[in-house]
Amino acid sequence: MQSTSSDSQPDWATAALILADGTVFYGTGAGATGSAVAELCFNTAMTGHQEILADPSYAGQIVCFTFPHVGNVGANAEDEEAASVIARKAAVGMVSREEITPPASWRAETGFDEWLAAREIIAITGVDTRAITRRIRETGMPMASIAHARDGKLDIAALKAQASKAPPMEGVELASAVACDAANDWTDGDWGWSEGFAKGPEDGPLVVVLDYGVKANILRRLVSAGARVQVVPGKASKDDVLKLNPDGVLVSNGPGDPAATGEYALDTVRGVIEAGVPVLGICLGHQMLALALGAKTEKMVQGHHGANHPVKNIETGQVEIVSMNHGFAVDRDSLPEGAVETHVSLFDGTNCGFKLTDKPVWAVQHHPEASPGPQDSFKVFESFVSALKTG
Ligand SMILES: NC(=O)CC[C@H](N)C(=O)O
Repeated sequence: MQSTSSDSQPDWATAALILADGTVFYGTGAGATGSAVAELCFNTAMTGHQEILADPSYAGQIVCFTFPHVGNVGANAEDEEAASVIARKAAVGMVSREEITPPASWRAETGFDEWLAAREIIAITGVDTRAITRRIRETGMPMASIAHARDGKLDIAALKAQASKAPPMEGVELASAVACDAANDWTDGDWGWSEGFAKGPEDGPLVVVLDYGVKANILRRLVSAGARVQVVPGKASKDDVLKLNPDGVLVSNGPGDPAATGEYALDTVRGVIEAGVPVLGICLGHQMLALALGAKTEKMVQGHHGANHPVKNIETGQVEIVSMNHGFAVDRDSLPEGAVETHVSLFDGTNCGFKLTDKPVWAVQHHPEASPGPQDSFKVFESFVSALKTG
């Protein structure tokens, strides 16, 4: 049951999603109660919904899932994606077509509804997610308010006012709220069915990770590729990073506008590149490397959020099916001389990767660590770590 564009609240409704243009979707609440204002995007993944909502790159966003059944495998501690304990803030809201059912999976430790509540994610279910998705495809990702009240007392007028006044994502810095606040070592490797997480190597190249809200599976993949991993806050200075004597630096994913994050991060990123340390950037990290080299980023209309996006690897000619989560893109025409495009989205032709010809710098816009998603690009980590070993 759902209704749109209406001020009259049906008596069954315990939640509402209100777009900046005043459109109201009523539904049944789940997860946390209360209200929040954030950017609304859609994600097309059919599985891995816990990992998506736990990805700190979704801070400041409400995720509308196009797949109707969300949460029927429950939630478990091993599928957390926020690497930092203080980064337990990721997506602020969730929208789904069907109501959440009790969990039906041997891996479930809690129901999805309970997990959403524990993570302070406000959810609305029973909504026409196809109508929302079509609207985002036509007019872009709107700011929206989402509210859930068990007694159904929703102040629609106030929620409308909040949505219409909310500043857009452009210019918003969110990474510092989800990054770690002190350096820490990471030792977990890949997860296996019966073994759980593998343990990292005692020796091997040291990769220092500049944390803007890093996903745990990026760290696990580095460890499994043979690296020792130390995570430092994204606000670390160039000297803080270089004094650790890294063999490589990874610039992480993260939420918000890369240009706004770059205001404090670019000196460090530039300093590391200039010092000749091999660098890999992922998603926000890819955007930040581009900005550090003098290129530009721009806001996309609908962004890329899913687990089955085709990306062409220009160097091999192969198509990789990848996980995606970004609302900003690097303007390829602004990339400087010496930067070569390595990957391109086959959905809309946007830049999905580049490398430098004169320095050991690589960057990908997609998420080679998956979680959730296919593993076609896992080799990005092996190539990076083996370049450190031989470099
Ligand atoms: N996953 C990410 O790192 C997202 C990067 C950036 N916040 C964007 O939306 O484009």
